[in-house]
Amino acid sequence: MKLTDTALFRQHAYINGQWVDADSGATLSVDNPATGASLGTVPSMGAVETRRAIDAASAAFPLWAAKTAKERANILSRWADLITQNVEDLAQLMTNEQGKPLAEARGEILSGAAYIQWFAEEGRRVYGDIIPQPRSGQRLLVVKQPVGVCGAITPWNFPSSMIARKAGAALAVGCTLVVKPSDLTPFSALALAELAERAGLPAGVLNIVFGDAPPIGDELCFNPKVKKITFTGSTAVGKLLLGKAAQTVKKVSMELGGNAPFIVFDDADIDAAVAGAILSKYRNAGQTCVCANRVFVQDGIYDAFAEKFTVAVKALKVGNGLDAGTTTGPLIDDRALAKVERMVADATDKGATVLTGGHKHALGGRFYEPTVLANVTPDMAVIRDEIFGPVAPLVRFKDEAEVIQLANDTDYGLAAYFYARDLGRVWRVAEALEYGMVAINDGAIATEVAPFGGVKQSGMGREGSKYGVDDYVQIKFLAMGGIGA
Ligand SMILES: NC(=O)C1=CN([C@@H]2O[C@H](COP(=O)(O)OP(=O)(O)OC[C@H]3O[C@@H](n4cnc5c(N)ncnc54)[C@H](O)[C@@H]3O)[C@@H](O)[C@H]2O)C=CC1
Ligand SMILES: O=C(O)[C@H](O)CS(=O)(=O)O
Repeated sequence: MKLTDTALFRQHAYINGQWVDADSGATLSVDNPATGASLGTVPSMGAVETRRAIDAASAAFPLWAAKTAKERANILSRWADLITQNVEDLAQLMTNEQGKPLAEARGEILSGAAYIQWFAEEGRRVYGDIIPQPRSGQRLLVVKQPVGVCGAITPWNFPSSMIARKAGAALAVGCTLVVKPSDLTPFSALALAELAERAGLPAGVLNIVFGDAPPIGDELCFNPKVKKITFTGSTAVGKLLLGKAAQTVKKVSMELGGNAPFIVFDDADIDAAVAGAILSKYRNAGQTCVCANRVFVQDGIYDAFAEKFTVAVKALKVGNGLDAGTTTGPLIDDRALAKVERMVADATDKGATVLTGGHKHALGGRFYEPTVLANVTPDMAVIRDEIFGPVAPLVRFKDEAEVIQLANDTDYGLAAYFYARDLGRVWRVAEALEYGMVAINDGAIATEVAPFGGVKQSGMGREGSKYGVDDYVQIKFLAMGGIGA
């Protein structure tokens, strides 16, 4: 890896301000999904080391919570600045371990820094309330306090910004944190910790462990010192964690899977819709929770859209994310590639036609061809399940009522997209879609200033925006009597 600052490449866990190995000395090997080459190792830890990290976070909590919001904001702002200043090295690390094109990696790093900066500022505005008293002689107040030690479990598809989003909100309001990043992409997380330390974050406030996910997850969920679990990942694992966190009635935030509809109505600007669909579907090789999963196109423009969209998909350039011009990197691992192959085979076996792609890419390894499927029907896995790969199923629809029914016919409810110009339709459809986020005439949805999160089995809680701090504070009611007047 070509890093200007080689100290950003850390291969230890981070507990109580120390860079440490697993007690057993065991390690996990991390590879580059584009080449299969080994990049390095991280410690393979378990419950004991996780408990140690929780103890450190618990010991650090009173001092961190007692700092003024401005003192915490100053440290977080320095952290965001350092992340921004080191964007090139951090992007190199990310592309090497995750595979996404460098331009996307840079975008993710800057997005993470923006979330941290946002929460640094927002942490200073965690206001309480004074409630008019129903009886004389009383004063009724509401204050907001940090929940305490938080456990964060994060995925490989956004190895930096998913941590930044959680850490920004948690640390800004005075919580401390134990993070278990994905073992597939640990180095981005460790570089963040290195920069947090340089920014002046006290020991124990942020801790990072790696290893066997179930025992680490169990320790985070069952340990009574942990007051909150925040998770981004699959709905299946989210449900497991919800069940476990319930044993000690912890606060939870869950950012789970999606099955985003991308709807193009007859009155849409077709070129804009094609550009939006490319962005929404193929970013990160289709491995985002807000990726368009089902593309619904109205009868009148279906053929024109399908033709233009297919031309645009054929223009995507598959390759190593480090190479200039690459738009589509590899899938994260062999399991992910096998899942995409299985889903495309299921669709074609049931009658879908391939407009482009449909196979492993000639580059071999974990590369898959950007794919467009037509004649797709609701019984196919590509319609029911999260694809998490560069495959766009096209579905023809007749009218608004039909497409709203189709779009909502899923257990998921994270992001939805639609293109239309009729103002009445825009309002009707926006209100009818059962999703936490709806993008209208736009293929991108995430920003630190707006609430990110889902409904139904896509989760609960919001990240970013003024609402994002609510997930990391408790509301306390102070009822004061005996005032006299
Ligand atoms: N919402 C999103 O952004 C994501 C959705 N997914 C979906 O999940 C599918 C499978 O991807 P995976 O990497 O297997 O996701 P996953 O949900 O298994 O992994 C996410 C995180 O959870 C951890 N984890 C896994 N099992 C755990 C357990 N029993 N206890 C505690 N932590 C645990 C993993 O180590 C990782 O840090 C993808 O194809 C995609 O459909 C995956 C990653 C992110
Ligand atoms: O997959 C996710 O968690 C999000 O899509 C990442 S982003 O869209 O907010 O960048």
